[in-house]
Amino acid sequence: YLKRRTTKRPPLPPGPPADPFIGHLRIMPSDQQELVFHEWAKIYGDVMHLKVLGHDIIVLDSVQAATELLEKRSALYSDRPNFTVYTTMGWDHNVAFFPYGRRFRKHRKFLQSYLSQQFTAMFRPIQELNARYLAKGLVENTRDFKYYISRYTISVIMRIAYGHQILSDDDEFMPLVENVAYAQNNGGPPGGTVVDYFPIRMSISPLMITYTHRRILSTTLPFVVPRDSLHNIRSGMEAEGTAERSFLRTQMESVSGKDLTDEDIQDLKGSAGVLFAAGVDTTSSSLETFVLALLHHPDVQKKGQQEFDRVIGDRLPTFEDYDALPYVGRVTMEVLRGMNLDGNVYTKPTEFNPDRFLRKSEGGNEEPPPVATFGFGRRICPGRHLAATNIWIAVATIFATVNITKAKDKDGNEITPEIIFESGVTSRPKAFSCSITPRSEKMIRIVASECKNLSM
Ligand code: HEM
Repeated sequence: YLKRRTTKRPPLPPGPPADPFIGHLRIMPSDQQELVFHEWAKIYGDVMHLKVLGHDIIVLDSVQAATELLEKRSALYSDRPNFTVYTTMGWDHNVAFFPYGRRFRKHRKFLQSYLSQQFTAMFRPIQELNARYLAKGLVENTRDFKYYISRYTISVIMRIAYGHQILSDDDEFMPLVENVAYAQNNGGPPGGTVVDYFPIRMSISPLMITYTHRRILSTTLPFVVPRDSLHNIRSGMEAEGTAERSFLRTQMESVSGKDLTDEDIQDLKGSAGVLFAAGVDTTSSSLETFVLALLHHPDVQKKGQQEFDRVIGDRLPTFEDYDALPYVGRVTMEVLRGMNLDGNVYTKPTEFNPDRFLRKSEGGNEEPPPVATFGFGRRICPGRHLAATNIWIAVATIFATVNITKAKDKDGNEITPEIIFESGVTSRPKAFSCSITPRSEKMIRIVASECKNLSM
């Protein structure tokens, strides 16, 4: 007891000056949080301490610091804080928001086995099919490009998670994307919403959420297993093998014949729902970032197109072309840099330069592939293999099929979009416009012939 009394708590890391009692509440950024933290880190170091209403917050601003704590000491640092806004919306029965513990480990196990690198390779035909829908949509170009990107990412996830292929623009699940994306982009970054610092049961929290996030509360939640996929799966399970294998089907088979407890039902819904919530918006915002980067770096588009013309030319790309399209691989890596803006690791870190990863003998900087994009340690993104290949086939398809250029205003002047990102659990570029045209008559014919049996 005496020893404990006399042992001093080690000092907390430095941080900006705080107010009495409320700490850093007044200066806690709710917008562009990562940029503000990055500026503060230049003064206080890459491990910073903030305090808000009695809650200690440690901000890590370098891959090195994150690896030390979240990777090497992951047994200590794999918990989650309160996500009051998301809990109030009913999003809490899923692995992404579970505190570190029994249910977290249970859900991780389901997801890791289904989304392992080896298992993910089986989804390639689904990704290629939906990349063709993407090509067809972009070449026909009757809607905003963001619609086709969303349709692509939602279609891949709906099929892999629930065995449901989107075959029509009127598919009833399409509007879910907009709602989920709205909640994710506007629910505030973790710890950036004042209600995160109040206990969830305090009546003040829901009241404050209603005040600040009125529209979010009215969105439809994704944690409802799609009705027709449940029907398909059930009838498929009865008629042995007629329904396609999906994550949901695998989960349902694992509990078949058992009396389902409330926890079993929450597990089924939460683990299936998280694939949608974590897999759709992250991937489509990465692809929007890719389009934004092309508008600022037309040379990248030119190199990607030249590689396609040289290596393939007269058909659409597939995963068989993976090794033959190394530039597409480098562009995918560059799209996925994030915390990876560390100037000690990457030269000119805010520049979009896919050749930074090349060997010095090939004209590059030999910089390492991004490691922070998908998180660290026991919380590392279980969907990372699927995500990277989803982006790869979409990037290869876009290089092959269309030219992306700046949109023009009514006077014919080019509009250069600003590089600004929204703040939320996921972060997508602020809305921007661009012009998309087929690369050539020949490409229109290729897309028409390869996509002639597609329904949309
Ligand atoms: C470009 C696309 C993606 C990016 C950048 C991304 C990034 C991340 C990051 C940074 C985390 C948090 C890791 C941490 O807390 O340390 C995460 C968690 C997660 N991601 Fe992804 N992700 C992407 C796509 C996907 C896909 C396609 C899926 C599944 C279909 C997925 C499923 C999940 C899940 C379930 C979690 C929660 C893991 C946990 O808390 O233990 N993600 N992701």
